[in-house]
Parts: sequence; C-alpha cells; structure tokens
Amino acid sequence: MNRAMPPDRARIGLVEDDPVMGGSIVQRLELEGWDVIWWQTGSQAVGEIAGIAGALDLVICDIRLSDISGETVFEELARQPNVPPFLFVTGFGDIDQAVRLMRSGAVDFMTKPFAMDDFLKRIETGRRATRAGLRLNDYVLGQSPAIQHAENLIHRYAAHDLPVLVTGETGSGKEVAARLLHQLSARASEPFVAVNCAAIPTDLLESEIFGHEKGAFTGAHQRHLGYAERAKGGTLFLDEIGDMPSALQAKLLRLIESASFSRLGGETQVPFRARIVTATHRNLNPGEASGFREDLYFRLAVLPVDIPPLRQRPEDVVWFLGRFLEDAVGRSDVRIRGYSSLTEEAALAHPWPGNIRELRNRVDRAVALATSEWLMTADLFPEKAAPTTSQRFVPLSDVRNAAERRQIERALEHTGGQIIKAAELLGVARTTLWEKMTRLGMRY
Ligand SMILES: Nc1ncnc2c1ncn2[C@@H]1O[C@H](COP(=O)(O)OP(=O)(O)OP(=O)(O)O)[C@@H](O)[C@H]1O
Repeated sequence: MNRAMPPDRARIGLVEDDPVMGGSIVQRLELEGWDVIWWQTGSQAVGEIAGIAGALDLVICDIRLSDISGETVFEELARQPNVPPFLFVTGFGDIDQAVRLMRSGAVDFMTKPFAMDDFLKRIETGRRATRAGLRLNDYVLGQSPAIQHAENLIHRYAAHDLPVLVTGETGSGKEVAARLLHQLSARASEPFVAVNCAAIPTDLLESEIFGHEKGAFTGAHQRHLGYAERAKGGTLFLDEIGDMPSALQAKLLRLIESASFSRLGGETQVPFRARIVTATHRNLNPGEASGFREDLYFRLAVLPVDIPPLRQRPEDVVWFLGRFLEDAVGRSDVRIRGYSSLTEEAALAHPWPGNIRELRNRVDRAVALATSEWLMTADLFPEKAAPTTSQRFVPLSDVRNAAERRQIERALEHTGGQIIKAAELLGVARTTLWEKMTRLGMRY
C-alpha cells in the first residue's frame, strides 16, 4: 500500500469474497497496469479503505458479500471525507438495490456476468467522471460545479438501459442533456427521437407516439409508424411528460412493462427496443397533487437528473455569454469585441427565467442590433433602458397581446402547466389556446 507509484497509475480497491472471481479481476486489472488492493470481506474493507480513501481512484464492490453487504460497506464509508467512487458488481436480482445505491452517490453498477471489455470501460469512465482533475475540462453542458455534477451523472447513466427522467426549468437544457446521454450511450448510432407531449394536440398524440393501422380512424388512409417505432434501438425522448393525458400514461406504462405496444387499430404486438428518456419542468412527485400516475412516475424516474436553473450557476452565465457571442459573430459579419464589464454584471444579476434559451436569444438580438464594438447593458437588456417618448406609447395590439399573455401565464401557473385545464379556466377551446400561445411566441 505504501509502494511508490507513478502518478498516472490508477489505484483500484476490490471488495470481492469469491476467490475465483476476485483472482481473475485482480489479474486482469494488473495486466492493464493498474494497482489493485483486494479485500475478501466487507468489514475488512470498511476498516482499511477508511485509512487510504484519498489514495484510491475507484472501489469495485460486490453487493453480496459473506459478512456484511456491499451496501453497508458503502454506507459506512460514504460518511467519511474523500470517499472514492464505488462501482458495484451485482447479480441480476439486485438491480433495484444497485439503482438505489447509484442514486445515493455510487458511481455505477454492473450486472454479472459481464464482458471484461465493458467492465474496463466502466472503470475508466467511473474514475474519470468523478475524480477532480482527471477530466480534462471536457464538460459540454457548462462550467459550474452544479451542471458538471449533472453531466457526471449523465456519463454514468449512459452505460445503462434504464429510463432517465430529466427535470429542470424551461429552457435550462433538458433536451440538450438527453441528446448528450444518447450520444454517450451504445445507442448513439440509432435514432434519437424527440416528442414534445405538450405541443401535440391530445387527440393526435396517441397515434403520433404509437402509430396507427390503415383504417384505424377516419382519414387513416395508410399505416403510420409512430415515434416509438421510428426510434428503433435508439432513444425515445418524451418532453413535457407531465402533460401526457392519463389514458396515454396507462398505455405508456404497458409499453414499458411489456417492452411492446400495438399501433392504433391493430392487434399485433410491436416490440419496443428504444430507451425511454423523459423530461418535465413540473414537479411530478407522487403525493404532491401532480395528477401524474404514481406507478408510471417510478418507472420513468429510475435514474433522475436535475438540470439546475441558470440563475444558480453564475459560472455558466459568463461561459454561455462567451460561447453564444462567438457563435453569433461567426454567423454575421459584424465586429464585436466583447461585453462591457457592466453588461456582465447585469447578466449575473438577471434571474434568467427563460434560462439558456433566453440567454442565447438575448445575445443573438444584441449582436444583430449592436451599435458599438462592445455590447452594453442596454444591448442585452433593452427593456431595462429608459423609454423614449415614442416608446411610451405602445400600439393597442401590443397592450392586448401582453394582457393575453399575462392571463395565459397565470392560468398555466394555476394548473401547473396543463394546457387542457388552463383552456377550461380561460373559457376557450384547447386548440384556440394552443394557437394563441403559438402566435404570442409562448413555449408550451
Ligand atoms: N449546453 C448547452 N450548449 C449550447 N446550447 C444549449 C445548451 N443547453 C441549452 N442550450 C440551448 O438552449 C435552448 C434550450 O435548450 P433545451 O431545449 O435543451 O431546453 P429544455 O430545458 O429542454 O427546454 P423546454 O423546457 O422548453 O423543453 C436550446 O436552443 C439549446 O440549444
């Protein structure tokens, strides 16, 4: 344990009570040039890992040990500082436990039997994704610790086939996160199919997702393959899942449970091969009057990841200001040198209710309308500038639009974002509300 080692040589702890399995893992890892310390009982591991936690790059731990469980080993050590990342090795029946461990901070799990190549890859990702300094600043979602935590989770989740639920405010980058998950997964060469459940009228949603047979309903002139089928072995991304009507929630639950579905008007069971990733800006937690099926929620939220709002990640405000400015300048022929320091301060003080989408739109507009080489606060936040006389008199249509928008926002807030219920409150048909929101440029 006190041997001098080259700094780039990984130190792996192994907790495995099976001498054959343990012996072959040690042999293979040493062949890879890694240094391995092996404990054959859980209690021995707890006692010794505590003393050298900071020096270990990863601990590989069997869940079923002969004395205490791998879960207890982890719980004992998780209270200590500098705990190394844990990769659990589980039997097939222990998946629920492994998922629970992953949610409480374990880095990953693998189900026995596993292919050695995959195992080595998980070890590499596990240590790379969690040890500060080992990731070469290659984060793509942002620079703040909060988003990097989410990105690390996405790296870990990518290796599994379990459903992922992405939560976060509108415009915070949930779809970008889901696409990253897809690209990092073994499904990357298959389609990524995104469906916004709130944007498709309810009566169309079912046939859009599940498809329909010829003659299933008036106007169904030919067979139509739905998103679930078109996703093939890739990822089916269901955005705004909280807006899915309850009849469809039941059908989605059946699809997950049986890994198959039928097209509308059809009897044949079509196999479902894609991974389900869902997103919501609403709180779908059961017991909190979300109106969302509890059984489906637990099926979808096996691996949860929360994308924090932009106002909680000042490092990313500055980072995205730079990135989007570069993009916008690259697309046009204007010469802009950067932001004035007051502009950056104003951006840091702004609450960003529309998150990254809002930031990008503001930068694009500022670049298009800029009158100097430095972007000023008024370029990014024109609404905060003092109004001129002509601006004080806005056209009546703008006043009406603003009032309608406010009232729609209030109704949506009241119904937790559910368009159907909001339409009822406002006394208009759902399609009328939908059209109005589109005209007013509101997100649904
Ligand atoms: N990490 C990122 N890098 C570059 N652009 C990003 C990033 N995150 C978000 N964006 C941009 O911000 C906008 C909103 O992102 P996205 O659609 O992923 O958010 P969302 O949370 O899914 O939004 P909604 O709740 O409205 O569906 C998109 O235009 C996207 O390109």
